[in-house]
Amino acid sequence: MTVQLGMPSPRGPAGGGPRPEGPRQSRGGRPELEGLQDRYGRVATDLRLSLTDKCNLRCTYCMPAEGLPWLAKDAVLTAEEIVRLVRIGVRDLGVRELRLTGGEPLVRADVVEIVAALRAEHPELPIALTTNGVGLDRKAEALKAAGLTRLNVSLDTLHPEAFAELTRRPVLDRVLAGIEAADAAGLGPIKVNAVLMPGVNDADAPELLAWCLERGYELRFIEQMPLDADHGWTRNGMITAAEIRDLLGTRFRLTPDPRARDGAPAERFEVRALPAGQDVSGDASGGGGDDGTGAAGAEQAGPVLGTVGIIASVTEPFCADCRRTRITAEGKVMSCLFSHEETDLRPLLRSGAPDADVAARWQDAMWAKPKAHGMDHTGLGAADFVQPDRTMSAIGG
Ligand SMILES: Nc1nc2c(ncn2[C@@H]2O[C@H](COP(=O)(O)OP(=O)(O)OP(=O)(O)O)[C@@H](O)[C@H]2O)c(=O)[nH]1
Ligand SMILES: C[S@@+](CC[C@H](N)C(=O)[O-])C[C@H]1O[C@@H](n2cnc3c(N)ncnc32)[C@H](O)[C@@H]1O
Ligand code: SF4
Ligand code: SF4
Repeated sequence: MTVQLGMPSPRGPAGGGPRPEGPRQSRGGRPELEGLQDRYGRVATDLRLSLTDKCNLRCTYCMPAEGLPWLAKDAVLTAEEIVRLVRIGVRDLGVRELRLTGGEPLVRADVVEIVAALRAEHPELPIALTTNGVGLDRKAEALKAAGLTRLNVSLDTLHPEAFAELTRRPVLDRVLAGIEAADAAGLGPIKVNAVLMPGVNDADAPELLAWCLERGYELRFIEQMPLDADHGWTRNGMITAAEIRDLLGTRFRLTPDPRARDGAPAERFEVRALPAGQDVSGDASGGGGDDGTGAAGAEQAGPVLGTVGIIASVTEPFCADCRRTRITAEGKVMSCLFSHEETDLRPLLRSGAPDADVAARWQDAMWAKPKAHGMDHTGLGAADFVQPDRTMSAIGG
């Protein structure tokens, strides 16, 4: 059951703009805030905005085979509404980074126009897009010309049968063509996202890493989270970060990346080849002799080939440093991926309310952000964890 948060706020200054200086007043039980603060001292500066709930793939960990009932066309935010929300976020609320996601953002016909309009207003804003890569070969150059900064593409395996099993669509070639086109268009550094599913593509992990390293792409493995439509996720049935490090350790030596993590979901590792004779890829016994991340032996393992990231939302959560605020395709703020509360900004956007009211309601939503995993503690799969009604595709991953 989803709770709708947020009552219309008292009218702010007409036309929006920075909130006037003045005595700090309590508003609806929360203090007057600067930006998108929450009760736990975190400040959201990273906006993840969903362009659509629709998708042309049906990844088993995200969508059901039959798809979902899509939002009606007039329920989805228009390009103008999106541009206005980003304006409010950047100008008034401290947003410093934008990611366009979905659903599949490339299925939105005006995606290039949206990027161009955002870029025209925000010359310096990093604007990234996360895509499944289908159709990217035809859009990459236009996205670059419109001002997109960079791209993350999801690719779980290089094997056509496993790809078709995971995504329920036989379109691996199209995704590979999309990644190549994006790289050629200058949308790098390309990051590749992979979810490992036991018995389907987990054994492909070292091969996928080798493929990415050869091309200069940064691969990140994402622990599967309970955000699938089929509610098929189980804590014991998912591949953990530790298992991913072991899998990669059959072929590579991983050592912690010395660069600061800086609130990013991905923990990064530098990757080196194992010394000759230690490569046991395909052998589950593990080649590193440890958890695959030991610094010992790194110096004998040759030069750094690149980096790999592991996004361990389940077993090594990073909620304490969370800087993300999300807006769904129909204009609801979700303060956390696992929120049960949603704050609808669309009625304000469509009723002529000033920017300051929209900003205030967005702040209300973020003030109520749960501590972690939609609760007051971490624990995906814990007894008191309740999977949100929305799938990853409907939230905006
Ligand atoms: N639990 C959790 N997972 C997240 C969050 N943000 C991103 N992720 C996971 O990380 C995956 C990859 O996210 P991307 O869209 O590629 O972006 P990113 O890793 O945040 O961005 P960059 O590294 O800056 O490119 C998402 O699909 C989620 O599975 C978050 O706030 N909470
Ligand atoms: C929801 S998709 C949206 C963008 C685009 N359709 C794509 O697949 O890249 C964003 C990311 O969420 C990831 N994702 C989807 N469902 C997930 C789940 N249950 N657990 C972890 N990651 C998931 C996907 O692998 C993808 O990298
Ligand atoms: S992960 Fe992305 S590509 Fe796969 S079904 Fe979900 S939204 Fe679509
Ligand atoms: S689960 Fe929620 S609080 Fe934790 S990192 Fe993700 S969005 Fe942030």
